[in-house]
Amino acid sequence: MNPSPAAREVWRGLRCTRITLPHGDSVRVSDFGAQVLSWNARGQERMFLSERAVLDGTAAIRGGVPVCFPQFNQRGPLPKHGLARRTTWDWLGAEVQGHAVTARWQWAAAAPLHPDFPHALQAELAVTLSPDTLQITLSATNTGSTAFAFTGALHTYLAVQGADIAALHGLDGAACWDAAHLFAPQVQAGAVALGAEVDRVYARPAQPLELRDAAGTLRIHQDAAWPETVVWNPGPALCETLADLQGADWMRMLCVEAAAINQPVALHPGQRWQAAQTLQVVA
Ligand SMILES: O=P(O)(O)OC[C@H]1O[C@@H](O)[C@H](O)[C@@H](O)[C@@H]1O
Repeated sequence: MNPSPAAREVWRGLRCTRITLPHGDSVRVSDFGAQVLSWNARGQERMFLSERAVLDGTAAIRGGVPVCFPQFNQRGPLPKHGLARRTTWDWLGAEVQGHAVTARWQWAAAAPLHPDFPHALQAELAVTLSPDTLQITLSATNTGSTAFAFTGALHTYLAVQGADIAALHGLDGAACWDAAHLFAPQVQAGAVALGAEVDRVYARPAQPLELRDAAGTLRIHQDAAWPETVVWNPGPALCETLADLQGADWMRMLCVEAAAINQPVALHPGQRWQAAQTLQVVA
């Protein structure tokens, strides 16, 4: 019998699952937030996780892939970025399919989930690791008796090496809203580089994006059911003010988020929604 590809572990006080593939790629996911904390591919860490991240369950974890759900940012009455990233999810187990291993988490919330969100839902996060590739799939089912709408995002903190040469390619000419500039409508000119604060919401691009930096090239794809892409980097000034980041961390990260924001996703009782973000090391 093969040993299980997914090991349960306690990492820095957090209950986690670690998947390691035979050739060495690995991923670590915390039950708290169902949050990917580490993805190692081709011998390199691909996720940024702040050394100052709060890991005791009293705050969202700064780094990896926070699940923002059922509200994106402050666009609604719930706490910023919703409740999922501060909830401990149930680990359901892991399965092997060919070269891929998938681990799953579930969050079953009875009504009322929150005074401002008096509904019941069941969310599932599936994390699939295969050579060079990490796929993260969020699904949500309305398990209550009233319809609701949600927004959300997979708030992926990609590790950046070589901030001076790093850039996100594939958005040139795309319209966006820039939250760092009073939500002014803008058109992206060229690649997104690191420097000043960036907090932009774009329509999902038809082609995958590419983060090119000193580590190589990472391809970023999102399903159409995530209709927007958010690109966030705090830049040096905002970074200085965030207690769970070090001053130079803005040079070590770029958030490329698969999101549903502008048109909240409506779910009638019994309805289910699902969407993935896929990251692939290509060079
Ligand atoms: O500090 P938080 O709550 O994790 O949010 C980080 C950032 O998340 C991004 O998704 C938002 O677009 C930014 O506006 C926000 O600042």
